[in-house]
Amino acid sequence: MSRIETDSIGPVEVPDQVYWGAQTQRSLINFAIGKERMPLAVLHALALIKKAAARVNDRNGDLPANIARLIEQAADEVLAGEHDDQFPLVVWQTGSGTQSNMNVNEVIAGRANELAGKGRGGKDPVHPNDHVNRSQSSNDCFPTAMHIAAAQAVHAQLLPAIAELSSGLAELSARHLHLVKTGRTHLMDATPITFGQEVSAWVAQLDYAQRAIRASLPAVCELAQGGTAVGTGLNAPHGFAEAIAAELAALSGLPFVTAPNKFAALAGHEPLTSLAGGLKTLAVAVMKIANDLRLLGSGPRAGLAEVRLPANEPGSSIMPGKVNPTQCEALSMLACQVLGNDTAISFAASQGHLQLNVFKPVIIHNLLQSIELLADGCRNFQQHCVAGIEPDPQQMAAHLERGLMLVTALNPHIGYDKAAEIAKKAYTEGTTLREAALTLGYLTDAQFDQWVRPEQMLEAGGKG
Ligand SMILES: O=C(O)C[C@H](O)C(=O)O
Repeated sequence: MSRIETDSIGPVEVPDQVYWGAQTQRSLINFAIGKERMPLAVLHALALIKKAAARVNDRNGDLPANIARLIEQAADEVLAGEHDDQFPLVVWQTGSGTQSNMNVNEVIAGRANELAGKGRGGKDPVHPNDHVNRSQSSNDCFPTAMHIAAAQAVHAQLLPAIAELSSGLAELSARHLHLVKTGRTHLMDATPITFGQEVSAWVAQLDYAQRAIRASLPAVCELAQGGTAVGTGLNAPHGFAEAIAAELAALSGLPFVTAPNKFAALAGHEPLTSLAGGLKTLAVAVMKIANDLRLLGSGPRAGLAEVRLPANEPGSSIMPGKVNPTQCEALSMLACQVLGNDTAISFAASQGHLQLNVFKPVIIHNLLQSIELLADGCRNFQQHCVAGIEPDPQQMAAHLERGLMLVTALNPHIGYDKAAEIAKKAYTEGTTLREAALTLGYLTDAQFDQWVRPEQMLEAGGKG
């Protein structure tokens, strides 16, 4: 069964059971590209905007009160997830997001008309453009929805997930603050470090990344709404921009304000680019953490084997008993995706032409994917990897014992050149540093004991 819906191009047949109208149906036909749907978070943010706009328009006398109430009721249903199947459009559509904006306008109008007893869809008594889209354009709605969806995802998903991973690592660091092991630079043996110190670097890297993400949020909380088509605000009343930002802040609990320059808010995407930069920084940090842990966990017999990662599942379909660092692999793969997304976002954001950036759907698709991957990735990594990490103190002690760079502690006593000679001799002859030092006659047994003390080489001022 189908019904006929119309738009300015003409009539279109739509399935009877759907709420959407002609423009959504046209988009489905004209953009059968890929499987990437417009993220639900953006569609819900658009519904929030429609609700806020209905309230402001009602207060201003720009919408009949009964129409505003119907819009609000239908928008609330969308926000409650009752109509998620009514948003079938893909990312690869108009660059302004007009078709997704119209999808939301049509679904809210279509449901509102049903609530009014007029049957599903249509334009009476609630019109998708004249009423639901009142005082708005896709050009200000869609970037506003992008900012709302991004800010909500960062606050609700990402920041708590970073905090979870960070506190897991901080606990690991605190538990092993004094566990001395070999430090490595250029992947080669270096002077000693404690496991706690090594892990503390990862905590600090995460902290830096979350600060970079937080720093971008005030600009993300500036909204384009009220700029309408080109930033001038045509067809929106005076004060609409400020009023709807306040309404959206009250509805969402996030500190949204109106953007100081609407021309830039439509034409450029620097705030989201800067958020993407924060996500990139986080991806860089988690990549380093995942890589370090897979190196430290390598083995178990022929690798570094200084930490044991949890054995969550059999690693191999052919090699019995093999366990792989699968959590590190998943985390580092998703970091690659985030780095790629950042490149796509940067390129898309740089492509604004005159009054409008028309790469908006690809920006928000990539940004929300990055936020989701990083949030899920951090939480998953904490729960299925970090929480079960056990260092191997024997293996760390054995590496330390055999390590040659303890010789660095002798620099202040016998000088770099003699210390280097000791290290080279020990390495080429396969002896200990002590044996080489005594053979060369550069120090006594007692002096070696006094000067080469790994536990005293762990902080500034320590010199054996
Ligand atoms: O959809 C709109 O409101 C405007 C459209 O993006 C346009 O500028 O042509």
